Amino acid sequence: MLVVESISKTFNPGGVNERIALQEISLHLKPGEVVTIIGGNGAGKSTLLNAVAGVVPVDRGRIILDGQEIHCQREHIRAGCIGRVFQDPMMGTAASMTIEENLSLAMRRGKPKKLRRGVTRKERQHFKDRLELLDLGLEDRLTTKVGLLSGGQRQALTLLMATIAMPRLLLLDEHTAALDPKTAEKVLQLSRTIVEENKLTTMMVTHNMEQALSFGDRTLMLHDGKILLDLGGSRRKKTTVSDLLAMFEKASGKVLGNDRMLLN
Ligand SMILES: Nc1ncnc2c1ncn2[C@@H]1O[C@H](COP(=O)(O)OP(=O)(O)OP(=O)(O)O)[C@@H](O)[C@H]1O
Repeated sequence: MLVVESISKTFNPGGVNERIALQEISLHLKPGEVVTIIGGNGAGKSTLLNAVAGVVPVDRGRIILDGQEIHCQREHIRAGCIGRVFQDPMMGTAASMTIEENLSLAMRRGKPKKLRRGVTRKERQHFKDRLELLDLGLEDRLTTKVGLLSGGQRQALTLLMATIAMPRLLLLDEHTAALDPKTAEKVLQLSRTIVEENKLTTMMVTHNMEQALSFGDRTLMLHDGKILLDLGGSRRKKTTVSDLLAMFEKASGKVLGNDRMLLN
């Protein structure tokens, strides 16, 4: 499904601000597999997702999605088959457009452009059905401008937009981190439902170690641009947050100090 083969990325190579973000990362995701990614600050989590999405070009290595090499494709081409939700609820939706216009754009992502504009009656019904899932009353506000929605409502809508055209891969980059705890839980639960119902192959970055162990099938821990731990199956089921911390310390030789991972 997704094959990441020895990818490396260094920002500002040779300069005073040189940062090695990814070092020879290799990863294989099966169809429908859901992987959570944790790691300390600057471990390379976002760069990994950005490399897969095409936001950051890799220096070396290959990224293959459903047998097709995508590492040389531009970001907007990859966006046709990769859905993405960012940490910032203001990204991913167009504030000046209505809910139905945003959903309509998301439906057409990656498809050949047609001359026809506007939303059909059939599409409108489909959007209503999908919005009901959110349980936020947005199904009755199709013509409301997205800029008028709350952060949580916008993030839930972004999640719907990222998945409405059934992407081949879904990337969630700390997508609940900027929300209040109650809304974060709701958006996380919704993510779980959408991912499970549609068997979406997913990579989710989180700072919350409990979330990392309970969401999906497998957990990767990144450190210094490398995969330090790859936990799945029964071993993962038995792992607690304190086990995870101990594993991190053993594998990295470091103690997690002042880090957001510890605050969750
Ligand atoms: N655009 C950029 N230019 C220069 N350096 C960058 C850039 N993006 C990331 N880096 C550096 O690459 C390394 C990995 O960063 P990345 O954002 O992937 O880490 P992260 O694990 O997502 O961290 P955090 O949890 O703090 O967001 C860090 O040293 C970071 O400073």
